[in-house]
Amino acid sequence: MVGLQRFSEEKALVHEFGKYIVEKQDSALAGNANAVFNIAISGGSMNEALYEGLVNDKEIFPHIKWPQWRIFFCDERLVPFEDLQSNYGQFKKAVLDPLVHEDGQLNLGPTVYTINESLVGGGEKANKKIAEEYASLLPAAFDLMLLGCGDDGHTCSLFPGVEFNYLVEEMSSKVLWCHNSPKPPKDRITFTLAVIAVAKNVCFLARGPSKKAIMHDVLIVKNSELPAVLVNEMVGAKVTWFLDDKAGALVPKNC
Ligand SMILES: O=C1O[C@H](COP(=O)(O)O)[C@@H](O)[C@H](O)[C@H]1O
Repeated sequence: MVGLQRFSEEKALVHEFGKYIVEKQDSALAGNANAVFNIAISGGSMNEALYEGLVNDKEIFPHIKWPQWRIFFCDERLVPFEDLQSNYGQFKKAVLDPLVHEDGQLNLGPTVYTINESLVGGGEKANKKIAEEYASLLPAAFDLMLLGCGDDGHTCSLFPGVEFNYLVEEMSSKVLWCHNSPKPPKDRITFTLAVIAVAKNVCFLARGPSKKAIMHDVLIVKNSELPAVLVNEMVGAKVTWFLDDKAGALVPKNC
């Protein structure tokens, strides 16, 4: 049974989201200055929530032990980092750049693992190499994975539909090249369900009215053709959903 946290106020949602992340950080680090917090983040709407919940929240910010964070991307678009479609580029702009001089002091930031940008645009062989190289960087299991859910039920770059079974059904490789994303750009890399299945904690974030219908399909209908539902089924009690009331309008509050 997945966990569900619903909020009518956006500020409350991002604050509790930040508290949840600090809790998972603290249990991973357990007060050990030499421990690391392996976290995988998604792109899109996640970036604003990370900025609001971690960097801009003055109650949460002091508790983040950034130098012990090891940040990876659950999926990445195969574009240069300067491209507005780059998940790393969006994260750098939304979180890393504001973090560096937060509170008027230089902050030692997290270690961020990106794809090998020099291979971008190199064609099929290069795209497969990007996926293989990224897979070789991953920890055995993430302490926390922060996932989004598209309005089609995709998560990471795992999309619904038989044409994406080569991604969704993969359970041996950790990272694959997605060559036919229905959401541009078409070329991406994505974690597979094999990585999500062994994560210690998984957290979905879905906000706004555009997610109303898909949240009903995922949390009420539980349509197993949707990758987000497969994550719920695979990871179960280790999954927590953060929803605002707009996204959860068709999901009973006591669900
Ligand atoms: O294309 C992508 O979409 C999903 C969902 O994004 P959202 O803005 O609807 O939350 C995102 O999680 C993924 O990282 C991204 O590549």
